Amino acid sequence: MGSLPYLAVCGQNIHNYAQDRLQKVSTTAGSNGSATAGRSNGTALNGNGKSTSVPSANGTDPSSSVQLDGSVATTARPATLPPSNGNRAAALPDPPERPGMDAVGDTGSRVPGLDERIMSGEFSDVGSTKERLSRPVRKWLAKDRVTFGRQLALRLARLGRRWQLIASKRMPEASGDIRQIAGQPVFVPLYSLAQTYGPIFRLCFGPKRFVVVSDPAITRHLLASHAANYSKGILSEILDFVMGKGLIPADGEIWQTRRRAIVPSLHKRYIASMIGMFGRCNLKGLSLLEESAGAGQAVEMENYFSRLTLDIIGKAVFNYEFDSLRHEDPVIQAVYTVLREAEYRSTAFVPYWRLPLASSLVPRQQRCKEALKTINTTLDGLVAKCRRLVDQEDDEFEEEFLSQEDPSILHFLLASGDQISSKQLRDDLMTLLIAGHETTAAVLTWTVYCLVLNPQYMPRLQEEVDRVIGDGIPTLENVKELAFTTRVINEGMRMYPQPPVLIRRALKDDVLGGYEVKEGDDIFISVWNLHRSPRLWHQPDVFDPERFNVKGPIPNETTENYRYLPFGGGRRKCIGDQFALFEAVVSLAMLVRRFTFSIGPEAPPVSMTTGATIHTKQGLYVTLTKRSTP
Ligand code: HEM
Repeated sequence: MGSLPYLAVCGQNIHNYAQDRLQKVSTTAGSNGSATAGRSNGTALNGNGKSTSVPSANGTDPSSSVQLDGSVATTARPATLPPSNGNRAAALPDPPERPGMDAVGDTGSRVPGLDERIMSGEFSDVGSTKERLSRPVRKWLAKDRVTFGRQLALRLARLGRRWQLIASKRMPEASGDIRQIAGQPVFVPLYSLAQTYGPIFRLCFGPKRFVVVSDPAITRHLLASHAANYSKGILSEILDFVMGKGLIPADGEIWQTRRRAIVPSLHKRYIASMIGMFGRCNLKGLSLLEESAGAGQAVEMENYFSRLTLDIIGKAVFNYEFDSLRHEDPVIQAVYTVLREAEYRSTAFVPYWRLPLASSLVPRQQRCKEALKTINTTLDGLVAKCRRLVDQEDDEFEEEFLSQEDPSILHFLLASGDQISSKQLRDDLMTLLIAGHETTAAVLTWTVYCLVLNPQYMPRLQEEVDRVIGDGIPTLENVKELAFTTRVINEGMRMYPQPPVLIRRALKDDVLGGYEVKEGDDIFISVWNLHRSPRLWHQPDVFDPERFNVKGPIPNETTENYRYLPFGGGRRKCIGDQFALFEAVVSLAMLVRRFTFSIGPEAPPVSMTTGATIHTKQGLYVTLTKRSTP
């Protein structure tokens, strides 16, 4: 769907294609006028109509003056709000720092500038260079009155056409100075570039070259039908220090063996028992939020969700009580140090940490080494404790094995007799911890942000939650009944996919969208572009949970033909998709049961910054108002 027009450009002159795309983009922009109008009259906060105001596909916040009713996105932090977290719920520990991460401005003055420059062709390398260079000579010869000169000009014109034809079969190429795209989340310029260069193009900045894919059919090829031809590439290199040969970075036989061992641990009984745990963790968090609401304090929701999901994943993976919602300790600090380092490495252009002695001489590398030591010691302790438990119990291991005392994934793996080294087990546990933590936190954060800006969906959401779960802790059956709540999360994941870009490397030569890729080529699949493509979605920048049929199946890459892939696709698809979706649905449901939310005029503007997932630049400060529920 939508891929055919994309693929049809393969043999077409890229200049024409770029022009064509530009026209289409501007037409689409025009047709979106009503949404823009809706935003500009400030209806989003009043709940009238389906207007929205989320950071747009080019990463700017087009409705910044409107999304927060003219005050938030454009207002600098007022003097009354301390520069740190003075307005945050007192009970919540400070959010972790994000050193060294790139940010995009909310008003985005830099970004439109970049858009214009991209469209002006500044970064372009299209058409034939030989043709371009020979053009003045040809023109000069054509003016010649002597037949010989004109014949030569004709020959050159014919040659020029051949050169152009050959050039048109080369993958479109965007090139330039790496500094042009530094300083903003990588998926932001990729969106603008895709508008110009199409669904597949090569991005060349300095020595770095990537193929950028924004097309459903090519994505299916990469993730599903030809997945064996592609590895995780740079991702394995970046994540090696923390995940080693864990499931996310691993490839080949190790990946296959570990996936086979771990997937069965997330069975139906396990998921059902986790839902109860999600509810209990949420109750703890909600009591803190009630304190803040009572005191009239705004709550930084990204920090809140990050801690909530850390508590949940700690229990789920190795039965560890982080209790990060209530307190700070060295293990929690260590987890965040390592997470931030992984994000920092994924966005840094120079891998200086590979230099000899970097881990001893560079302070942040020293901190990271220390943090890893703390985490490894904790994990070793948890593994030893769990082993003792397994040795003592005489439960028969069966397909849906679940210990009542410790229903964690670690327990399942040890009880299954899985013979692995302690290093591999640590890699697996760290991978699950990281994979399952900030992804879910980011989904919840951005979904709440979308709801704040689109309160017209709150009555339907709250009616469903009131009817299905009331004040209780949801069960698996309840969660399945929360169809609209699920669509709200589905739409939140469309607008803010986590991660926004998937990374692959070609293990052998292949043909993608009609163009050759060579062994070793690095590939970025821009999920952000797919989810926000005006070719694939009606009003892609509008938050509209009703775009997915509430009575239909839960949307995923298969039902949506690879234009929507919140959990990836093919053999490397997320193994925690069900876990995560239920966790997000339970958390959102329990939150909206108790509160309505808004963003006060004194809150800092909401804008994006990225590492592995999309973060807010200055937090998401939300004022919670307690509901008087039936
Ligand atoms: C809303 C939350 C989550 C989102 C949006 C998400 C998203 C994703 C995506 C897009 C991938 C595919 C990456 C790729 O193809 O390169 C992935 C892989 C993975 N996810 Fe998740 N995930 C979430 C939660 C979880 C949870 C809770 C767990 C564990 C309990 C988990 C474990 C994994 C693992 C182990 C992989 C690697 C699978 C493989 O390569 O075989 N994820 N996730």
